[in-house]
Amino acid sequence: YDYIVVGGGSAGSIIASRLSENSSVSVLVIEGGPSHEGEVDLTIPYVYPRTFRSRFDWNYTTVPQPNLGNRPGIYLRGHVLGGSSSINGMTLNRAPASDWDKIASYTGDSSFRWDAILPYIKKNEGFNRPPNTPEYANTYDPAVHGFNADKIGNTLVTDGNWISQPALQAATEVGINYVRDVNGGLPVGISWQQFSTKDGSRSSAATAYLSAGILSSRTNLKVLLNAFVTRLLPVSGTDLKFTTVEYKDASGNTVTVSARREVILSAGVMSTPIILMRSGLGPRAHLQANNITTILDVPAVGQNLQDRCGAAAVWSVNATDTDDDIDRNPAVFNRWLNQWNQNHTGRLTQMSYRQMIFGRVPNNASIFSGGFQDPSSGPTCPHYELYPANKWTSPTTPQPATGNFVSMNIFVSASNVRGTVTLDPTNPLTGNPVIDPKYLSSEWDRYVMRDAVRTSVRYFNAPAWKKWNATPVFDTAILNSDAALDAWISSSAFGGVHGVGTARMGPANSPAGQDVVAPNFKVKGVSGLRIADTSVFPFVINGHTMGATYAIAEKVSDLIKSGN
Ligand SMILES: Cc1cc2nc3c(=O)[nH]c(=O)nc-3n(C[C@H](O)[C@H](O)[C@H](O)COP(=O)(O)OP(=O)(O)OC[C@H]3O[C@@H](n4cnc5c(N)ncnc54)[C@H](O)[C@@H]3O)c2cc1C
Repeated sequence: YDYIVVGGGSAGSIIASRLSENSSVSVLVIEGGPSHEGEVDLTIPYVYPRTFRSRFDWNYTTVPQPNLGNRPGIYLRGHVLGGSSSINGMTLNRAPASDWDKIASYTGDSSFRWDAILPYIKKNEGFNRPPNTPEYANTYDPAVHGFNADKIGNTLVTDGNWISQPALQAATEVGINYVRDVNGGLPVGISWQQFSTKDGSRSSAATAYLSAGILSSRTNLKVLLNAFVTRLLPVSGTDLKFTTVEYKDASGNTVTVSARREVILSAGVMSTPIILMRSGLGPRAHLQANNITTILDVPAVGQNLQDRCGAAAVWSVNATDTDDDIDRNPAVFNRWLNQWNQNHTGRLTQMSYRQMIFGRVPNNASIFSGGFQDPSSGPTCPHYELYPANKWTSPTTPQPATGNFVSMNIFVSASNVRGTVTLDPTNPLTGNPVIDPKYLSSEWDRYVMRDAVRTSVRYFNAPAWKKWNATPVFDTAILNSDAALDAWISSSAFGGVHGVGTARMGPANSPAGQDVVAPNFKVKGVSGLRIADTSVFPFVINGHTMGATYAIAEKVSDLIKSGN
């Protein structure tokens, strides 16, 4: 093979598909999980949580998190073709423009600026216009979307559910501005949700880029499934040319395969650093402790993990049309399932969120006194994200058997915490990564979370919710002191799914070790190897990560195709 792509996930599927558009090059994808084809839990959008802790998930767990009541968290990652894009929540979101500009500034490469990255964002998008009715006037900006019908679908929420009216009105009442398009680069405010769906079904990197049709029509593209990559090997006699891949096939046999040109490592934020470390590319002391010979001391591998910690607060409402009964009453679920089976319409075509709010801690907040530097990418970058849901969403308290609810899902966005991913000392060669995101371990992250919870309470206290009698199901006395609020957060918060940074990109001339890859995605200090997945983002993405990952996958494909 000319190119071997390790991991057929969100980035890997796109890269393999794009490279194999040239029929004169051959491409192999080595994917640890099974195929996505024909799997109903990967197809019906609403049921996506069924994939958690299933054979489509790598079943990772974090180490106990002191600021989450010492609870370990599950860390979901897709173990299937399409990777996490095959099991995720489908919120299609890009990083704000200022995040891209910050990446450009950090790497010294202006081709990461928002204006330069937007064509790559559009390239993989098949935006589905909403109905041409007054309700959806001014709900999106066509100028920032791609309309490539064969690529990844992006669908605006369009079901007219009751919650949209109070959700939007309450925002106006508490001073949250309306944003026409969450994906226009300036997301702070309230906007309509966009989901990566198409014709009522999930649209993923696999459905769009490695569909059965594409795979059967390209003899130069091969996908190996259920093959677990253990490490990369340097070609002997070369200057650290890492073009050989070692994997265990479905029967457990160890096999090696080499690329004539390059290996592209796209195993995701947890596996990419682990594969590098097993290959002798990582922090020397850690490799030594795990009896792995260091080939290149790269201290940044597995460091700089940034993620977005979440929590959910719940209010009871007197509305009857919430999604609660879909989750707890099989008859209601089956009614919607029948509808979905008939024509792919109805409640199961999307999740329980219609709007999303990106917010900022006020400029005069006490945290900024004393010279504290705002870690966000600038004044138009969110510090936190909120999305109201028309059902009970708290994962830390069970859904009651009766009643109707709305919830606020709350995420710290512009985190300044950096965690780690390291080898399992009991089984460095095939064990799961040891994941320590260090959630809420900085005063800044805790401050943002408190501010976001208080904003949520203000929001559901707004007059728009009075008609629905929105009543918190938690004791609002927690708001009276930071200590009480921290205690509630500690017991309610949960880990994120938007990890980045474990093989981060840096300037072309920064030392190998400080950063792992150069702006052309090549691994510093070795040859024949690039990394392209969420692990390369140098900072947390202030939004959901899938869209940003798609954009860099398109960009790296172009770089490789043009010989750069
Ligand atoms: C449950 C969940 C919900 C999420 N919700 C959203 C959302 O709503 N919106 C959003 O934007 N983002 C969401 N995300 C995050 C987003 O999906 C990911 O950040 C992004 O898809 C990661 O892309 P990636 O290419 O880096 O990794 P992945 O897509 O995870 O791809 C990595 C691939 O490598 C394979 N692999 C890993 N290790 C090996 C190995 N050793 N050998 C062989 N193959 C291997 C995996 O099986 C996988 O296919 C969610 C993620 C999860 C898990």
